Amino acid sequence: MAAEYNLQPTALVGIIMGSDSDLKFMQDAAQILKHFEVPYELTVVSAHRTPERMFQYAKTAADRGIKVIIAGAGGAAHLPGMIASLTHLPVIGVPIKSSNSIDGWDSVLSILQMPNGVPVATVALNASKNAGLLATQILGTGDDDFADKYKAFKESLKDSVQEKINKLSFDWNNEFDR
Ligand SMILES: Nc1c(C(=O)O)ncn1[C@@H]1O[C@H](COP(=O)(O)O)[C@@H](O)[C@H]1O
Repeated sequence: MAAEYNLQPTALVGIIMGSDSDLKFMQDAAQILKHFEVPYELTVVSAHRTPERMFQYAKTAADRGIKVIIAGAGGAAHLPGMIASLTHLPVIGVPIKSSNSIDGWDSVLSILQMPNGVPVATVALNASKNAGLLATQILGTGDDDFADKYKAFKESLKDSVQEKINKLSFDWNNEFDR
């Protein structure tokens, strides 16, 4: 299957999406995983258009070494939930605001409102970077190297806010009448 579907034998995270048109939103997940040196694979799988491929992907992912699946889809976004129904691996869903969407609410609700027993960890609309971060955090529970890299990232967030505060061009405390 790996060669047929252009999958990566060493991948720990599988990033899948319903269409190649989702890539512009999903590439942030790949970029953040690359930043943390988390091996990943990236491919198109659609519950609607390629149901057999979806079934095979979900059923073989764990045996191939995948630990977390990030699934992005727009519109009637059934992909993340269907993948979650077929595997015991944690699935992170990324709702995509596709071109003919109802402001993105269609995909948000399709991914968020899963029935009891089949959770999908849903991030914000188009927020695939957060999906990559969450996948790294999950991997970090069993791997100190990933945990340390994520901790360093969190520190850098704090530092960047502090830097902005230091650069404020006026004194907020004296700017407004209280
Ligand atoms: N939601 C799904 C699924 C699925 O859930 O199986 N397969 C494709 N799609 C979504 O259809 C939108 C439009 O796709 P096209 O741009 O290919 O027409 C994409 O956002 C895709 O994720």
